[in-house]
Amino acid sequence: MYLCRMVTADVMQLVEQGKMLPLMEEFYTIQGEGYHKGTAAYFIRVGGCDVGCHWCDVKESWNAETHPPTAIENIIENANTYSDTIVITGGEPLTWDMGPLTTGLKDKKLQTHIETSGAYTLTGIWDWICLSPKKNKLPVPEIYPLAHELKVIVYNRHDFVFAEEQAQKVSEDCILYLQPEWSVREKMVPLIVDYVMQHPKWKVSLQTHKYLNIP
Ligand SMILES: C[S@@+](CC[C@H](N)C(=O)[O-])C[C@H]1O[C@@H](n2cnc3c(N)ncnc32)[C@H](O)[C@@H]1O
Ligand SMILES: Nc1nc2[nH]cc(C(=O)O)c2c(=O)[nH]1
Ligand code: SF4
Ligand SMILES: [Mg+2]
Repeated sequence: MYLCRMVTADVMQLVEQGKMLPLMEEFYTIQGEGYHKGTAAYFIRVGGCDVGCHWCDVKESWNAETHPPTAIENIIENANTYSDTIVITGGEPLTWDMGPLTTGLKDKKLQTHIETSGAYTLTGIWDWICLSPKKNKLPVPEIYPLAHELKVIVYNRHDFVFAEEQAQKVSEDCILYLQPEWSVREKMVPLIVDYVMQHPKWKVSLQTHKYLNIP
């Protein structure tokens, strides 16, 4: 495992500037969720998140100190060899300054997509923003009008109320998704199906990569 005591002051400064990022994993796969589902994309999973969703499917990402600070030049170079579409996820990518990474990806003419809770200031240059708001740490107000898709995770019935509140805040063009929380999908999918038929401004999003058994 990576050891935090090996991080020098220089590295910490580069991380603060967004020139190095705690990289958990990077992988080429098919975007499983939301508007771009079915599209091949290179995923960059950045460590660090303190939003604390109890059902989070990637809790190993939370502690940034367990993920090695990695130079963004290396991340960009790798990404460029795999795909034109790059998805930055985490963890919560907006924990960090996404400016340098996304500028580098745009210099290579790559499409930059983000998966975010919106809990922190929006940084970076984005072709696609997937906003997945969380009750325990709401998005910053500035991000709502910029979101291309709103993806609300449905864990219980109250999440339909939360979803409608959040939909009030995004732009008219923003595409609205309800996605079942994975562990309760058998219970929630029928409720989501009924809800979408009664409120057709919403669409269903499934974590299709989990059905396909791919990363
Ligand atoms: C792991 S999060 C990382 C990005 C960012 N922190 C966020 O929450 O948007 C990626 C996506 O997975 C969703 N997600 C996480 N755990 C889930 C679960 N158990 N079931 C369904 N979706 C989940 C999140 O809501 C988010 O849309
Ligand atoms: N295939 C695939 N699609 C995804 N869409 C969003 C993901 C994420 O964890 O952010 C994800 C993921 O982990 N895998
Ligand atoms: S905000 Fe995203 S990464 Fe953080 S705990 Fe929630 S789902 Fe997991
Ligand atoms: Mg995932």
